[in-house]
Amino acid sequence: MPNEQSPPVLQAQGLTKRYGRRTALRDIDLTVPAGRVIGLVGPNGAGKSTLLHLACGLTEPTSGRLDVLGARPASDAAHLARVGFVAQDTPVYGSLSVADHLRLGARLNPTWDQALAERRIAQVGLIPTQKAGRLSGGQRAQLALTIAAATRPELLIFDEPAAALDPLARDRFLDNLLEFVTELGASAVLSSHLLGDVARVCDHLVVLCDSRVQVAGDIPELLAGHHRLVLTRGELDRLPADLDVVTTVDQDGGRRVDALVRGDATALPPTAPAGPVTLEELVLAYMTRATAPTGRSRR
Ligand SMILES: Nc1ncnc2c1ncn2[C@@H]1O[C@H](COP(=O)(O)OP(=O)(O)OP(=O)(O)O)[C@@H](O)[C@H]1O
Repeated sequence: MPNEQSPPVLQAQGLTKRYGRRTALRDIDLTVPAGRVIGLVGPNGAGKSTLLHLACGLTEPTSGRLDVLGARPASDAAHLARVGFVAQDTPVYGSLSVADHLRLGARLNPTWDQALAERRIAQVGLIPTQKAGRLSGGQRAQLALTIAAATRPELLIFDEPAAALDPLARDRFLDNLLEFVTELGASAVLSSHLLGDVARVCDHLVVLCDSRVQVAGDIPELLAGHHRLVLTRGELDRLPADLDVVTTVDQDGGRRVDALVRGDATALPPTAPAGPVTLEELVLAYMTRATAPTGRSRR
């Protein structure tokens, strides 16, 4: 179980990854404490898979560093065993049966928990003799999740695990994911475009956009620290400097603006009606700001 002294699950300093001339991650500083279910969100090509692949040791930084659970990713066999990874397309061996996958897992992983694997396979209704190549997308995802969890990792990493699943299968998958995280006392990172899923299972958010982290933190604190205001242009211009205006949308033909701002609620102008911010509004605001350079302006 992680505690206050546990090292961060992810700690990046100046982390940069380039593929040839393309920069996937640019000078990222990030600290994610242990014991969280982290939602990694951002548009296509933002660098999410790249960050997850770096965290698993599947690729190396171009510069800067990334520590996972306090050490370099996949630095040795012991560290490898502390991290479980479920890739985007939940790959399985098509010609092997479900039971073969568990046998293989047992042979390859010193920390393998066969009882956990068999129990979960039964719970999700997978038939041990069935060939993995004949499983539906949802069943394949459940098998991949079971294998990752049965290694009893401290960190489970999922790259868009539920994207191809129907709403019911996705719901079940996310329930199982949370059960595993609780049972193992693990942390989890989950990249997803489905903000409803993130709101449902995650308690920490990282928004990646334009190869950079735009905002990161525990979701309750992030939501409490952002506000929607309806202001006149003059009021917008007079907002205290310590309020960060993330985005503005014109209302009433430009006479008023709907602004999403970050800062202490005590700094908000008393005249401006303020409202709470949803996770979706927060994510979209940071994505909008990152992709529209004028979004940073108060004008
Ligand atoms: N192996 C590679 N070779 C060259 N470029 C790559 C490679 N992998 C990723 N990229 C590029 O790096 C950038 C980030 O890609 P990445 O797959 O990390 O984004 P993503 O946020 O996971 O996207 P998506 O949501 O579409 O899965 C993109 O511009 C992509 O084209």
